[in-house]
Amino acid sequence: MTAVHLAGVDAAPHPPDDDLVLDVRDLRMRYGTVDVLHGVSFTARRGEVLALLGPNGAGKTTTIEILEGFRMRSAGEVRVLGADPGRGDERWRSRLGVVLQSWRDHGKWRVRDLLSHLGDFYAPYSTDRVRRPWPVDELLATVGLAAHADKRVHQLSGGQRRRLDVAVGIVGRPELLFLDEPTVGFDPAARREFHELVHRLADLDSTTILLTTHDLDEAEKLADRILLLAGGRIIADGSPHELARRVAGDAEIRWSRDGERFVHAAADATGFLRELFRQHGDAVQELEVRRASLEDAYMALVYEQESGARTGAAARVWQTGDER
Ligand SMILES: Nc1ncnc2c1ncn2[C@@H]1O[C@H](COP(=O)(O)OP(=O)(O)OP(=O)(O)O)[C@@H](O)[C@H]1O
Repeated sequence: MTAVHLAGVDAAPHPPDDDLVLDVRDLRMRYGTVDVLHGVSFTARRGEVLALLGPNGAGKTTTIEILEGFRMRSAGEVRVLGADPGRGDERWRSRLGVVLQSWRDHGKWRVRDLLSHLGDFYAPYSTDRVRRPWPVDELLATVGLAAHADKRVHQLSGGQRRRLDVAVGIVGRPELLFLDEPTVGFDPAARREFHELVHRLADLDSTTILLTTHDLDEAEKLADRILLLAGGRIIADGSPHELARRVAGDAEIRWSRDGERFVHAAADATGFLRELFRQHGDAVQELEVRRASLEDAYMALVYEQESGARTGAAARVWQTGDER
């Protein structure tokens, strides 16, 4: 494979070690005789939000389960909060939060009691810097479940259930949070509140978050960095904006003039518009400028990887420098 490194990547300073929350190098996974991960490498720093994207069966859940310490890898170097997840102890585990795709136990528990009970496990791991667990009433309010605190878990709606999943994942105030398709079943208001919660955890508590989603709009809103997994490798690593810009550079410009509609693709949209207004001024109406979206980038990169896999051509790897 040919890796295309963008200018400045190699010159970027290496972050100090205690900022390096995830360090994954050449991770490989084989189920029986089938290789699923062929050498996955990436890092994440304190407070970063990463979205792991990729087609069904790409290996996202496998990767996350290895990082969580739930699945043993076949090969590769993996450090999670400084430890090998295959050998993580209880103290290490107390620093992680996990929200799985579905969680169907504890139906008879009342919401408040369950969170209080689970929170107790984290109390011995409280430190001066990170007070554990999260006080239950504060946590209930944070995830929008205060009005349902005394309900039994099986009485909750699907979306309320998912909020409880999130509360269970963060009750120990994790330094690293794994979210597997976190907003499936959320209504638009709950989704927006959840996005605010993710930003709050990352910005105020410096929580590092690795999430999987098939919702590209959500990935674009939440993630500092997108990791695109396809064909068992990370084929793109960069900010949503950077990936979209690199993959499909031209903007699409639409307008109407004297009742006629026009469409034009331009690499330099600003220059094109300046010229358009200079020539036609007030006659330009219904103007729209559409930039390539993350979805365009996703489709182009996955298509390129899949057609490369069919023809045996080398795939490109897009990797951008830290833009924050
Ligand atoms: N326990 C297992 N034994 C054998 N093969 C497995 C096992 N778990 C997953 N696989 C296979 O590994 C590949 C990656 O699966 P994984 O669940 O990690 O993908 P994913 O990217 O999370 O997919 P999705 O988007 O559909 O959730 C798939 O081909 C799957 O069939």
